[in-house]
Amino acid sequence: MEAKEISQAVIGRLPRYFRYLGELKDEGVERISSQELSGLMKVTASQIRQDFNNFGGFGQQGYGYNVEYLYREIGKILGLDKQHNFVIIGAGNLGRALGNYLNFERRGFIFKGMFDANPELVGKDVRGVKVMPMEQLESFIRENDIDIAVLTIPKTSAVEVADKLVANGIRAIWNFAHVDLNVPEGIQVENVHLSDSLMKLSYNINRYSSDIK
Ligand SMILES: NC(=O)c1ccc[n+]([C@@H]2O[C@H](COP(=O)([O-])OP(=O)(O)OC[C@H]3O[C@@H](n4cnc5c(N)ncnc54)[C@H](O)[C@@H]3O)[C@@H](O)[C@H]2O)c1
Repeated sequence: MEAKEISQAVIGRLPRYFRYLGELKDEGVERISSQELSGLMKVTASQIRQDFNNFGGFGQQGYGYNVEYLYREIGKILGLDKQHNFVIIGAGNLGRALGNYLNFERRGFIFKGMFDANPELVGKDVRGVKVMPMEQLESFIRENDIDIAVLTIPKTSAVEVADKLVANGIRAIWNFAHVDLNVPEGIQVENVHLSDSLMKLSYNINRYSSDIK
């Protein structure tokens, strides 16, 4: 259902609902009320109902939501019912760690290729995928139905590489390089800065210590 524009704040909360519902489904829970979900997730029941109402409410009737149905529908909204092929550019520490993370496949994200500018890394194996030289990037993307590129290279080359990716049909970039990418409309960029999360933690440590003084 895509009739109206859904706020990014709501979209940002969907993966967490999806995760909790997946766990409930695996535990064999068939139905759950918004109050119970609220207790589990520490989100108010009204927030949950408001979020779900953006998508027509997911047919809550009688006692709560059907867990399996809700899990499947939220998965569809997140596009997880489709396969997304991705490549990783930059076979350093971070790129290899992401390539080695098996769970992405469970969600339909398929690790297809890895590229690096350092000739010494070419041919190295990361979970069955061989590192390829950058010269092969463009043809590989075009020939292997790649829609997501993961950028784990230094910021100095990220902009140039992103331009090349876009020119060859990449639809989305998961950007770990510490630089803002300027991409045409219609290309999705998700910036990830692990240190932002750590700084939030640091803020909260400070706030908590000043509260108990
Ligand atoms: N956003 C985050 O949360 C986060 C966290 C850690 C690291 N980083 C950033 O991600 C990048 C990778 O980190 P790392 O620890 O894996 O570094 P790393 O040095 O281990 O790996 C970087 C790799 O990129 C390759 N590379 C450099 N320029 C390239 C180019 N133009 N094309 C293709 N490959 C190229 C290098 O050969 C190297 O193998 C760094 O720039 C770092 O600042 C971001």
